[in-house]
Amino acid sequence: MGQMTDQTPETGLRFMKMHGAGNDFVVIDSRGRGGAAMVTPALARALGDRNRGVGFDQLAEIRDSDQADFVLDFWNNDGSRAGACGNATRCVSDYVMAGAGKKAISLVTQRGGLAAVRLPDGRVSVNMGHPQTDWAEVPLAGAVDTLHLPLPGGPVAVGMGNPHCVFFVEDAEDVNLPQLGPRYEHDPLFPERTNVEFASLIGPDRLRMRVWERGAGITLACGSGACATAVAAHLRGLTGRKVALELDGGVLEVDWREDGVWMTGPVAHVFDGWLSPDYLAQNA
Ligand SMILES: N[C@H](CCC[C@H](N)C(=O)O)C(=O)O
Repeated sequence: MGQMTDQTPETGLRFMKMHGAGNDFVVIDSRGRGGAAMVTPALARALGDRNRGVGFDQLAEIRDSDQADFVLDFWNNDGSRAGACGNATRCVSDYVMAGAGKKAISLVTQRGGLAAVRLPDGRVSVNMGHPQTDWAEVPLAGAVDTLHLPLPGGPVAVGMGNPHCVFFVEDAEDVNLPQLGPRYEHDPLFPERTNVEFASLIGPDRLRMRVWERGAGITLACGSGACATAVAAHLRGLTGRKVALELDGGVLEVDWREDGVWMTGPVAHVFDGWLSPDYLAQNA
């Protein structure tokens, strides 16, 4: 399907529902408006409500770019902005590539320029850029060793354009995620809050990972979290640079190459819908 045209709050907005390994998104295509955005924090919060809105883990808005094929912005379902979202990047790249008849594409996020490619098997890979391992970049509240944070269990802090706190545990299935996730999301060590991952080694270069996302809670998969966990596992000497991660919603593959951290997985475009002018006016 091509680009969505005539998108205005006055005439109503078309949206797409997509998911990558069960990490689900509402996507609004705002191209053709000279780079102007239409999503507001109030609209993101309203749409993110699974009872009164559409429901999603993240909302992604596509905008025009003069440096790349498109700009992509991310919102969590609590209305906060996310600097990175690997799975939405893969899903949206697939849609833009299909519309443009391309197999490779460039985009700009808050993090900077990224690249994505479609593989012959239909999966999409994105280069999420270089990991951030300096405390100030993650960011953390002070100068601590990011490989062994001063928290119970000594987790690893890694930035992928958004903050991650990765715990290596004996068995990720045993972790009380609803309790520990919010506890570390709001730990004062992370001034911008953090995404929280629990991972265990289940085979050579194979990890089981469960995630609590900043601003979204438990999700079935988190692409940037898979990247951060693979980087942390390699830095801790647990794995090589190429790792498969089993998440609740499927398997993501991460390859930490010279040019950045590549993340590969499935994409799905489920349905399209339309937001009425009345709904948009009520939630502007
Ligand atoms: N699900 C996303 C990550 C969202 C991150 C967001 N929860 C935040 O950083 O606030 C992914 O595939 O990378």
